[in-house]
Amino acid sequence: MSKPAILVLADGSVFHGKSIGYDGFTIGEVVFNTAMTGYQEILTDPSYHHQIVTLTYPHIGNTGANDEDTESRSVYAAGLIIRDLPLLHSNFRSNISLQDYLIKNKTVAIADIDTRRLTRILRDKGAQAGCIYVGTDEAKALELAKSFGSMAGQDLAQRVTCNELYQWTEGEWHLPVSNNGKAYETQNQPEFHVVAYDFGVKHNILRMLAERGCRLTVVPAKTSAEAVLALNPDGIFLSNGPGDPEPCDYAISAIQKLLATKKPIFGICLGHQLLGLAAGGKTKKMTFGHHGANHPVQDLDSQKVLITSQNHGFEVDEASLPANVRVTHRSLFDGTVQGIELTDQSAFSFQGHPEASPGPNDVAYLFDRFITELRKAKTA
Ligand SMILES: NC(=O)CC[C@H](N)C(=O)O
Repeated sequence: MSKPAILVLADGSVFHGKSIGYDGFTIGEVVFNTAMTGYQEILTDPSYHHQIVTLTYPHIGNTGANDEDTESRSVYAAGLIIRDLPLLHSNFRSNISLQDYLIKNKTVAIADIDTRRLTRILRDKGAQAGCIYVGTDEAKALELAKSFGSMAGQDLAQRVTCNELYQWTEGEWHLPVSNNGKAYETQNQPEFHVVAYDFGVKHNILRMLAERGCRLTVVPAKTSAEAVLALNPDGIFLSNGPGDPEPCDYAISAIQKLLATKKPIFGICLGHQLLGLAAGGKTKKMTFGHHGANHPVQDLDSQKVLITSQNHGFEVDEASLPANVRVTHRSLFDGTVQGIELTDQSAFSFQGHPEASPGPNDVAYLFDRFITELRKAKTA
């Protein structure tokens, strides 16, 4: 039998439901994600560290979970909030139910709550601190929710980064599963060496770079520019990650030094925000951010509308950008900056998630663009 659980927001809103995960409580910033599926990739995206995710799609768990659809080594989301957990799950790749997966990963989660009411509160008031509490003590849950504070000012990249550098060779996922029984193929003949800063990197980014001919050395968030250059890379990648980009001063100054070498640089999400800061711009907290797998973004050069995967609560402030930074992509939801490039060297970035996982592949062409830039620089 499921135990009763409550969700309490810092504004005092209370929701009653049932526990579908680990016993106990969790606190974090409550955000809503509009993806219809991809819950396992969402839960394991390190960018969700200290965030409790509510999924607006009402049925979550239909396809169970498996050992492959993870974006990192473990669940990073602080908790999960859903409307309905189906009684049965079914998929040929599933080997565990969502509920058992949550329990195994010690993730506190609640179901049977009105996620539409919750989402309306978050849209009107903005993302706010909350607590999922297995039990019924509302006063205690409110006190815990309030103790979280704000995501603004929190440097979480250094908490989720790797301890030591490592090599990555695994390419993209393919069906049917290959002869050796592995869905991911190792890429053996790389054309370029890319150093990837791990601020909380999602594995599919590394897979897409490896698939396109990159040998990857993944380095911890606080690696100096000098140490990166000593690895003699053809280009540098700046990963996604949790928290506020502004306090990551170590990364911002390293990126400034790397920009000075004119080596090609590509950034995604937190990496995009850090590139904007290193170039002299500013970032700011959004009201409720963008989280989903169905957000329209326009490529301002081709005029094409792309359906994108999104997960961010901060944005690059367009008004703060210096003259050598051009806006290349814009959100069609709210007009905010979704992509930038430096006009005087090869450095560009995207605010959403071109690697999808979950979501559509409309923006995958940015990986190809990075490869073109690496090739140009190598043959110059
Ligand atoms: N996915 C990400 O890299 C998120 C970037 C940053 N933590 C934000 O919330 O805006």
